[in-house]
Amino acid sequence: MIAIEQLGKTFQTARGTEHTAIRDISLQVPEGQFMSILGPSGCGKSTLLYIVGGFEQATTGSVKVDGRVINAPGPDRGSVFQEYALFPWKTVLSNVAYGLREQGVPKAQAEEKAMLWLDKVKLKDYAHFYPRELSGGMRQRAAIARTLAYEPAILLMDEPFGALDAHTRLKLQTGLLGLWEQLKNTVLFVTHGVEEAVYLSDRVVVLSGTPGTVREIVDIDLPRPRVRSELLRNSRYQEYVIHLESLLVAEAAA
Ligand SMILES: Nc1ncnc2c1ncn2[C@@H]1O[C@H](COP(=O)(O)OP(=O)(O)OP(=O)(O)O)[C@@H](O)[C@H]1O
Repeated sequence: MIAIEQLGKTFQTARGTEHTAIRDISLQVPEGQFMSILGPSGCGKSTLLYIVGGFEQATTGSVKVDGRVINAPGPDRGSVFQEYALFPWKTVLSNVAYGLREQGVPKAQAEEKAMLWLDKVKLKDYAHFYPRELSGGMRQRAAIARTLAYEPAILLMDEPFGALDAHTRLKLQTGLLGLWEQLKNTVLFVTHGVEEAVYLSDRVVVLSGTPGTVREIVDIDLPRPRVRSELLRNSRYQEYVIHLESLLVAEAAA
């Protein structure tokens, strides 16, 4: 369980001024929950995620994972960001094995497990390719496989599909959901996509303003496993999408 308590972050800017990115954010994310974070550009979504990842330090408040205060990255938290973050000089297989190797898994075993994950993200035939030889969607699948391969209890995703075309994005959303339904890790997923958030999540948090604060938390009470073609005909799904869109429109007008 992730407990975010009265979290605030004020940056010292390069101009010598202070900039408060988020203020007084409190959230509880139960184990195994898929939570998305929506909000206007600049409201602090990435900042929040980076603090949970241990890449940034909070100015006020705290983040606890199972009661332990987080202030550094750890193997319990895996991240996938928009930039695919693959090592260009390593093959896809070595990239995916990398996270495991970092945890002391011997090379042969790490590569065996990496192959299993490449199979799960349908990249087995590309194991010996370099990242530059893959499409954007394939690189992002490789990045997801690299993170999931060491089975982090918590998965932090910052607009992981933001740079992809609509068709690839839909395919990767479905793929991610399939993997998550097997792993059931706790996910914090930052997105600008309302439909993406509703399709994937158990709960959606809408942040508002600058500094970012919690505007509303919406529980997504839709059955799983989720089948997109069925959801599109589900009136509750439509209502969630309209409600969240209208919150974002109100934010944009504020
Ligand atoms: N290192 C930094 N130094 C100073 N200000 C920063 C720093 N990182 C982020 N900020 C500021 O904090 C605010 C929140 O940024 P953040 O990237 O968290 O927003 P976001 O909601 O993820 O935005 P977007 O949706 O556009 O990606 C912004 O005003 C940004 O300028």
